[in-house]
Amino acid sequence: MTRDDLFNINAGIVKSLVEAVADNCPNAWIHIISNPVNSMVPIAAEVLKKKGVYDPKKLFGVTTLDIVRANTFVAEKKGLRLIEVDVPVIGGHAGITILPLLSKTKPACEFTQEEIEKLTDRIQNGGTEVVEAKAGAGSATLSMAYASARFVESSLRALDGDSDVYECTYVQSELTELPYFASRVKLGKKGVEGFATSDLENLSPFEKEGLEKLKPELKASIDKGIAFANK
Ligand SMILES: NC(=O)C1=CN([C@@H]2O[C@H](COP(=O)(O)OP(=O)(O)OC[C@H]3O[C@@H](n4cnc5c(N)ncnc54)[C@H](O)[C@@H]3O)[C@@H](O)[C@H]2O)C=CC1
Ligand SMILES: O=C([O-])CC(=O)C(=O)O
Repeated sequence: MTRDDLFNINAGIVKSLVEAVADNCPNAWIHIISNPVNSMVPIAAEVLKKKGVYDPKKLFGVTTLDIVRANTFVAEKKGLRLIEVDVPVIGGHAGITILPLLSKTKPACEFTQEEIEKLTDRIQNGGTEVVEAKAGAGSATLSMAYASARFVESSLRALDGDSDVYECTYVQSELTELPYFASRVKLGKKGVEGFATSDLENLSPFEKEGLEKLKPELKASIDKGIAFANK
């Protein structure tokens, strides 16, 4: 089962849960982790718009697991301490829409083209690898729990006034022509306070190509979500 196969099951669940949030706690920060995240966030946004309570700064698709995977695989490959590694991952949360920016890895690392291609593929397909290995018994349960705990903790730190909270997340965005896009954002008391726009500058040719390739797929997932919410 792919993330898209889950659309029909999860779209209705997300819609009704977000309706309940809109009615009962309209100022809540909403973290959507259910797949396909690329479509579920647009569905949630449409529901919130209809209810007149949409605040794009407070609606997040949780893509943290892609960052966790990217950091882990790069640390393993380069013999680095995991805690020191930071790889931004942009786009969305499915297959080629997951675009790790290995050229922006901190600490700065040199990768061969073969390493870049293999690491990118592993990061893009890590979720599918686990889903297939579990053969119908669910997804990457523990790593998803870890990733969501990290994103929730970052959100709580931001709400608490910490001024140095940055996470990659799938949100309403003007960084590209797509209305929703995952990138590194600054979180503050009111939600998204800014975008790390420099992450999209000076991309490698491989990353630029990956960005152009992901756009039609991500756009189709966004349009599917919007159409579902408005039917
Ligand atoms: N964004 C991410 O990084 C990741 C997202 N996921 C997604 O997270 C979701 C959950 O994955 P798993 O825990 O592996 O699935 P699972 O099938 O093990 O658990 C789903 C749970 O949802 C409950 N549920 C079903 N209908 C419900 C409803 N109407 N209201 C409330 N709860 C309901 C079920 O009882 C079950 O406990 C899936 O959509 C999966 O694709 C999974 C891994 C990573
Ligand atoms: O691939 C899946 O369906 C589960 C998922 O989102 C992940 O592990 O990243």
